[in-house]
Formats: sequence, C-alpha cells, structure tokens
Amino acid sequence: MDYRIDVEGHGLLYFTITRESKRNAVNFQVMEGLKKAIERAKEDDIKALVVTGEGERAFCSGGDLSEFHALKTESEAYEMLSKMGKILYELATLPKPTIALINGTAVGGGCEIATACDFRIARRNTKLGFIQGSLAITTGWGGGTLLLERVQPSIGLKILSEAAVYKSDSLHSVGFIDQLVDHVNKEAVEVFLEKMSTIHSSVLSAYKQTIIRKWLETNLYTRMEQEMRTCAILWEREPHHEAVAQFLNKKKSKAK
Ligand SMILES: CC[C@@H](C(=O)O)C(=O)SCCNC(=O)CCNC(=O)[C@H](O)C(C)(C)COP(=O)(O)OP(=O)(O)OC[C@H]1O[C@@H](n2cnc3c(N)ncnc32)[C@H](O)[C@@H]1OP(=O)(O)O
Repeated sequence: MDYRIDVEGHGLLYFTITRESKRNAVNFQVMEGLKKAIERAKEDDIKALVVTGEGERAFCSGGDLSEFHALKTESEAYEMLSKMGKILYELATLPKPTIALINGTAVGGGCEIATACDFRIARRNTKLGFIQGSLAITTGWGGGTLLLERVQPSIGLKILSEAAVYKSDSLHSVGFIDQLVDHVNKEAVEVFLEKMSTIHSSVLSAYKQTIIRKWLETNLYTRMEQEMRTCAILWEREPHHEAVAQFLNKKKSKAK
C-alpha cells in the first residue's frame, strides 16, 4: 500500500504517503488514498485532517514522473491532472481544519498538496519549490491558483515564476509556512492545534465556510480547472518530455 490512513487520539486523521524510496511521489494509488482520507475526514468523529509523508527526507516529490511519463498527449495529461485537481479542491474546501505536516523536501505537486491545506507546519531548513517551470510546465493540480489565495499575489507569482527551491525559513517569512519546527512529529501538530482544539468543531467549521463561500463566489474551481488545462497543453509539448527524460536518464546513469 502506498499510503496509510490513521485516526489518532483527539480525532486527528493522518494521511501518510508511504513511498519513501520514491520521495513520496504521487501515483494513482496515492490519489485514491487521499480521496478516501478526505471522505473519512468528513465524518463527525474527525476534527482535523493532517497530510504528511513517510520518513525524514521528503514530504512529497510531486507526480511520479516514471509513471506519468507514459502520458504523452494533452488529453491524457488532462485526465491525470484533473483527477488530482478535483481531489485538491475537495481538500481545500473540506469544512474542517487541514494541515500539511512537511517532514522533508516538498517539490512540484508536493507543494501543491501543501498549498491545498489550511496550514503548513514545516521542519526548519527543509526545501520547498514549485519547480514545475523547470519541467516546462505550470502547476497542474490547481495548486498555483491556491498559492495565489494563500500569499500576497506578487509573492506567489514570484515563487511560481522562479520555479526555484527555497528553504522553509524563507517561505515562513512570506507567510506560506505557518509554523517552523525542529522536530516534525505528532506533538508538533498537537501544539499547533492546542488552542483551536478547545473550540467547538461547529465554530471551526463555520469559519472555514467563510473562506469556502469566498471561493465559491470567485469561482475557485473554474480557475483551478483552467490551470489544469493550461498545464495539459504544455505537457504535450517537446520541452516537457525532454525535461522529464533528463530526470529519468539521470536516474539510469546513477544506477550504472
Ligand atoms: C506531475 C504533476 C506535476 C504538478 O502538477 O505539479 C508535478 O508534480 S511536476 C514535478 C515532479 N517532480 C519533480 O520533478 C521532482 C523530481 N525529484 C527530485 O527532484 C528529487 O528526487 C528530490 C525530490 C529533490 C529528492 O532528491 P534526493 O533526495 O537526492 O533523491 P533522488 O533524486 O535520489 O530520488 C530518490 C529516488 O526517488 C525517485 N524519485 C524522486 N522523485 C520522483 C518523482 N517525482 N517521480 C518518480 N520518482 C521520483 C528517484 O528517481 C530515485 O529513485 P531510484 O533511482 O529508483 O532510487
């Protein structure tokens, strides 16, 4: 199984990607798992959903390039991108607090998953980057649109356009990371939620609904879907296939 769903004390539901050797890259099984976790999190006994990755090296390295490299055309790419895009929209609009517990490197779609959560707790000095630009594509799971909802637009646009890898500390200073910690563990989540957990869940849900209402009025899903379409167009083009081949060839030459 490429993921785990655990319910911890205090009604916290943890979704963990368990593909440490692949830096917790997202394949179709992980997508299905995240969808299940979101459905489970809607039940009354769950107060908050936490998304994380197994091990200390990576939170998530984005889409599994060895698996998704087989998708060549715009429509093949759109099918995959929109599948995950819909899941990230569901995650963003879950009427309960959601937290990305960033235990290690988060790049590409890994940053999109983190952005779909309400809050981000990250290990100090961890690397994060919306690196899609370096693969000649844009964000494709709706995470670029969500980033522009989370941080000041000029900062979000700079982060997306540079396609660079930043330290968690610098993304904390621009408000993308909510809490830096030395040790990424369940205690860090409990400390972060300490005050919130004393508040009745109907109040937390009502506050979350205020942001969801704004997103409904500003057609968030339509904007995310436009991002998926744009990414699919770029995906089909040669520069993207060349960039992915370069990553996969590096892997082959490392193995020699
Ligand atoms: C597809 C959706 C799209 C979106 O809409 O957002 C994206 O997500 S695009 C972005 C895709 N992701 C990437 O380009 C990241 C690729 N990975 C890396 O740059 C690095 O692996 C890392 C994440 C910075 C970690 O570096 P390091 O700790 O040095 O590990 P290795 O590079 O040696 O990787 C170990 C192992 O894991 C495999 N791996 C890592 N990331 C992916 C991935 N995204 N897809 C598939 N496989 C991945 C890597 O190939 C190594 O495998 P082995 O050689 O078999 O050990």
